[in-house]
Amino acid sequence: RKSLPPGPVPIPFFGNFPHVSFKVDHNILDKLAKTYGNIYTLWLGHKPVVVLHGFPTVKEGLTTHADDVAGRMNTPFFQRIANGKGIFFSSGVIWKHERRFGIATLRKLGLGNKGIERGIQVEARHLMEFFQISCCALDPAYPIVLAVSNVICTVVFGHRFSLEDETFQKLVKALHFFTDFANSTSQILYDICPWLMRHLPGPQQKVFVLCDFIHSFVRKEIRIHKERGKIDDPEDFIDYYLFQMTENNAMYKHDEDNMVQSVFDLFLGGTETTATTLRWALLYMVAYPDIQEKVQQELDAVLGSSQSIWYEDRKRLPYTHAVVHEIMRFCSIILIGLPRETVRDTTLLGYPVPKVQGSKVTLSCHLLSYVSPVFSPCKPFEFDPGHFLDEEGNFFCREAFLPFSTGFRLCLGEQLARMELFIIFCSLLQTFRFTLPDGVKEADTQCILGSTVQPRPYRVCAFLR
Ligand code: HEM
Repeated sequence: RKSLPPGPVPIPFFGNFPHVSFKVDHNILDKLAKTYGNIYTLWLGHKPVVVLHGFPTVKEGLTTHADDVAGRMNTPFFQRIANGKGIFFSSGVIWKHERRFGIATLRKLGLGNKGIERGIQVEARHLMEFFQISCCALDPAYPIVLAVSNVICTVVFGHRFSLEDETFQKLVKALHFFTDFANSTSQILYDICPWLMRHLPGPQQKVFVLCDFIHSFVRKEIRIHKERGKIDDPEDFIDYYLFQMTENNAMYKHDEDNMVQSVFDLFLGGTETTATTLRWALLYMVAYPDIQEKVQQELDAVLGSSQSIWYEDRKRLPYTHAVVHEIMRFCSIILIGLPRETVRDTTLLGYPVPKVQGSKVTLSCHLLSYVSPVFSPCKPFEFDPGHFLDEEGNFFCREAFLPFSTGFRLCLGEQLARMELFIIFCSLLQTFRFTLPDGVKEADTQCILGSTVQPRPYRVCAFLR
């Protein structure tokens, strides 16, 4: 304990959970950083978690010894979900190979031949149809999440689902329940005393049933792919994976359990995150109508009435591109990154952080905190696309912009997410003018904390332009 960065004194069994009221939020993290500095230790039950606070600390902590901090915390909950397989919750050899395969396959499927972009355009069109039919006072949350989930379906299964398909709707709801459960008090209690929580009624029972449902949904799709036998001409993630499994001379054997979990992880990583960002995007557009109008003027001037929007268009749309970045920065949907784990003894900003070998209880991990990113000399707490524009109005990205994290475990779907956000956002704004419903005077931009930082449910009107 002596060697770790400072932090509040833990109490037996619960550690510092009472200090963070069993739920971490922006204010608590800020307060702790003010007291203990930008790197501090929190004991979550019997596990020390080293928290990196703010951009310079996160950057240095995750990149100076990037390899040392590339493990993933294996909590009882994660273990029950993934059993150390796939990409998200795995570490070591499995993680390296599954991640490498995932990145390579996404690249083959999309970038270059515009394959994934077409899938995104299709979903953008379905979403627009939805807005056109129910144009007034609608809550965009569910249609957006359906669109984004269908993008992942196209990538991994090679086809989309009708929005009325009940099994698809069940999949989307199951993923939503899962992400809601993560970072909830029930999940925290499960990780402290899994032996007890396993037998008690509560959301933890439901989450496991739903996870099993998602796994069997994926297994069914794999079975269909196998029966179709198109392995020599791969068209989607499962095709590529099945092809890889036939490579007998490979050092690492890809197997079906890892495939199921990797597909699960693509859904998990790619659904709630992108959907939540798009929900914030529409909310900010009604909250800042001047900015919405400026985006529309740029879209009209540059694209005219062009039907399809491509990711490449961002280069001709500096203001819109800056707005998309400002949305991501301002909503900061990832409050604390998915906890990492040190895979060997290391030092973080001068503090020795040990990997306690062989111990069942003590692991050194760290959380990221993106709160108060350094955006000097700008005003970080104001929504201003100017944060990403130079004096001539050209787009530029800032080093402190890290919504996808950094280091060896940075988001695997960054490229896909960027494409989705840009194409769907531009398509919607090109077609509709978004306003608050009659009688609502001000947009509510307060947030709800779950595993992502979400807007409160809201309604908008979408008028054809
Ligand atoms: C706005 C959208 C998104 C945001 C803000 C986001 C953010 C993140 C962050 C912060 C991490 C944790 C990295 C770390 O441990 O340091 C992560 C991991 C991950 N993301 Fe994303 N993500 C987004 C979209 C996506 C999409 C579309 C996919 C899938 C295609 C995806 C797949 C993953 C996966 C598989 C990981 C785990 C990587 C690993 O452990 O090696 N994400 N993401």
